[in-house]
Amino acid sequence: MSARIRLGLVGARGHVGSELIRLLAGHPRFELAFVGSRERAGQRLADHEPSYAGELRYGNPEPAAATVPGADAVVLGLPNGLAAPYVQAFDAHAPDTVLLDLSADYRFDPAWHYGLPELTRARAAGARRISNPGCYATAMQLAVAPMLGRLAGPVQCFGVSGYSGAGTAPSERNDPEKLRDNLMPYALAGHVHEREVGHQLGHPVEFMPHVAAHFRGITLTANLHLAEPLTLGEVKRIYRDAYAGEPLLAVLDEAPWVSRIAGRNGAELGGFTLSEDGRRLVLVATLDNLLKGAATQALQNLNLAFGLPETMGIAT
Ligand SMILES: NC(=O)C1=CN([C@@H]2O[C@H](COP(=O)(O)OP(=O)(O)OC[C@H]3O[C@@H](n4cnc5c(N)ncnc54)[C@H](OP(=O)(O)O)[C@@H]3O)[C@@H](O)[C@H]2O)C=CC1
Ligand SMILES: CC(=O)N[C@@H](CCC(=O)OP(=O)(O)O)C(=O)O
Repeated sequence: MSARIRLGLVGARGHVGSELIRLLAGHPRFELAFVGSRERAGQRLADHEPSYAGELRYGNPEPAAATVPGADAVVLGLPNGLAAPYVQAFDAHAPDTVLLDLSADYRFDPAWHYGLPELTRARAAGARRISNPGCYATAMQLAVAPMLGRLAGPVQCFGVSGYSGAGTAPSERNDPEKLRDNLMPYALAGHVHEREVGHQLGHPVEFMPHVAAHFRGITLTANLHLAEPLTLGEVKRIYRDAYAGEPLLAVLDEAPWVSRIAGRNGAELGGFTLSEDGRRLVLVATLDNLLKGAATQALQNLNLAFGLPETMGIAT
């Protein structure tokens, strides 16, 4: 049997950390080396994560200490703005350890590999510092990328996220009471994902995020102005060709529903609609923010970093 690859997880109490632990439990090659949580330090991981069978306990690894347990890879699942001390510690004491950051902190750093495998896997080889794209940013890029070179002006994206997207720290955006019978707009211009997508695609997007009362899953409706008119048949062929053979991406005729993607590893694109003059295209993308928008994508990137098949341990 091949050697196990040891993985540490900082921020293991979070929604995404929890999903990653569940995915790793079914992975043939990775095993957990350590899990970090301040709130649960000392408690048994198995008491919180039913997918995990073992004796590991949560620790509270400070940045320098996180480099000591000899993990082959470490995932940072902390809120935005907290990764830098860990990155500095690994650069100084364990430069060859694979570091994967789930936050937005390194998504604009050219020294880091931006890991959206369906669009960037050609550049993944040898990456030791991997920035994992965010949930809306993944949906927007998958929706827009096949049309690059055919666009006239910025793309508008209307996004609706389940409230797990707002993490576990209590806020208006993850308060089920405030979200009941409600749709909550926020950051209507200048959201970090707007800049992230514009930066990665080299084409501007205008993003209007909302959060809704469901727990998980994103609906992203994109409005694209086209430089030359297209027919519906041409549009569908462009998307089907772009994503042919992608095990985690489905191109559908009908508009995808978020209720059908929740809990699944992939993304769906569909509902292609053209204006009468063929110059304005609207389409819908859905994905589970905690999976293809975070943990599943992280596992694709980790598989690639260790030369494993990209979807090893991921149900397609
Ligand atoms: N939720 C989502 O849909 C998505 C999230 N992401 C990104 O992934 C990362 C994790 O998200 P998510 O799991 O939702 O976040 P959570 O808020 O659910 O979890 C954050 C984790 O970080 C720890 N933590 C919180 N504050 C601090 C702090 N000040 N210092 C050290 N540790 C802290 C928490 O554990 P403890 O307090 O016990 O230490 C917890 O384990 C974030 O950067 C987020 O932006 C990306 C895509 C989608
Ligand atoms: C509903 C909600 O609040 N969603 C989060 C997105 C979560 C996410 O994708 O995290 P990153 O910031 O790491 O990309 C937000 O808009 O900031």
